[in-house]
Amino acid sequence: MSLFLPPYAAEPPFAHGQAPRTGVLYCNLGTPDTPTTPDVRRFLAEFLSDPRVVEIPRLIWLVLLYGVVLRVRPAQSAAKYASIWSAEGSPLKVWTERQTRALQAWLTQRKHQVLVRYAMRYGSSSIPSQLDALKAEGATRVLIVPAYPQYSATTTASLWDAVYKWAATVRSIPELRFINHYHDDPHYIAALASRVSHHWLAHGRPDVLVMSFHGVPERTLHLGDPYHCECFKTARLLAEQLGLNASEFKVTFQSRLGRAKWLEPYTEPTLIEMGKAGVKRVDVVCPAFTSDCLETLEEINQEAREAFLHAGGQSFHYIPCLNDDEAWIAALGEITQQHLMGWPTQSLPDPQALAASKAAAHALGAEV
Ligand SMILES: C=CC1=C(C)c2cc3[nH]c(cc4nc(cc5[nH]c(cc1n2)c(C)c5CCC(=O)O)C(CCC(=O)O)=C4C)c(C)c3C=C
Ligand SMILES: [Fe+2]
Ligand SMILES: [Fe+2]
Repeated sequence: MSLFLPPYAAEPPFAHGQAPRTGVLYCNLGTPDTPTTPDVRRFLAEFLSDPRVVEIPRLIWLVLLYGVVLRVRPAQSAAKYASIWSAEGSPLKVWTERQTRALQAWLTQRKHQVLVRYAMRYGSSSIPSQLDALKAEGATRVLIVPAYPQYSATTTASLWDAVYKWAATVRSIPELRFINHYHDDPHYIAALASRVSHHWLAHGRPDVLVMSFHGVPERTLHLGDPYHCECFKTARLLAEQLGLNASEFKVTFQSRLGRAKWLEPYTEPTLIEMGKAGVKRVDVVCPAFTSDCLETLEEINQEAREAFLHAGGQSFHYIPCLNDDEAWIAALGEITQQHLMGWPTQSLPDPQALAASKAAAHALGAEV
């Protein structure tokens, strides 16, 4: 903060009589701009220096991050990104953009006058830039919708940090609302169940359905992070909806980083055990990810598949994430709509009528 200048950005002059506008900001993790080592390094540097993501003493971690991790990992991760990159770009970004457009259409169809945009916590389309853009479009209220169904301090709280940090620089702050989680929302569970049952209608059923959630360090569970419990609740509700008994599904945690203990059981070692134990077919679904991304398309559909088949398994089916599935867009719409309640998005005056009444008031010399 400057010692001489106030940290609050200048606002355009206040105008009387402006209709309140509502923004919906759908927030996801982020992704590198290109699958090249320099872009992946830039992305990982921002991501991994977030204290919400790596909770070890700052100085030790920064030395390790810049001295070791960012020298080795970017090239390895860039090769993995290149293997899943599409002609349109990073799958995570492509799906997030499509979900945003579809959510806008769903809400508009139900007569909500809202501006639906997306932002990424790390990398391009940053949260402050998108909040600035919404404000510039006239948003006086913003609902923040995370792309994460389960609350975790590593993801959800980090989004909130970025929003609060932005708000601390703004003079005229829009009204803000946050959705913490929707891990047990019936529409979200129904969308997951419909994704799985459609796969089974087309390809038959597996011996075991593996529900693989993104992992977090186990320590965070003991420190009170609800993520572990929310994953298990999602899994139980999904299994109930699919009519599975306890032997027909298994919850696992993937994407461990570093040497600390993370939530167990780990996905890949569990799949290897299953392959060795004679399980013939597994289907894997990743309910914590609403968009396909590196962690699902490469880690699960490539690496985990190979590990299971190598260990003796015969058939591995990866069930894609919710992406732009109609049932998911409807779920996202219902969840958003529920949290917009009390904001008059469906009863705003028609803009022409508003302009006419303003002109009439102006003619009378009144302030509206
Ligand atoms: C300490 C490290 C990490 C924690 C904790 C963590 C939690 C976490 N992450 C997601 C969702 C995603 N993570 C993705 C990539 C990714 N995650 C980590 C590390 C941690 N994640 C790294 C280093 C990476 C980068 C890729 C790599 O080098 O392996 C992604 C995919 C991004 C993409 O561009 O496709 C997602 C999505 C959740 C939900 C979560 C905790 C609940
Ligand atoms: Fe991650
Ligand atoms: Fe738990």
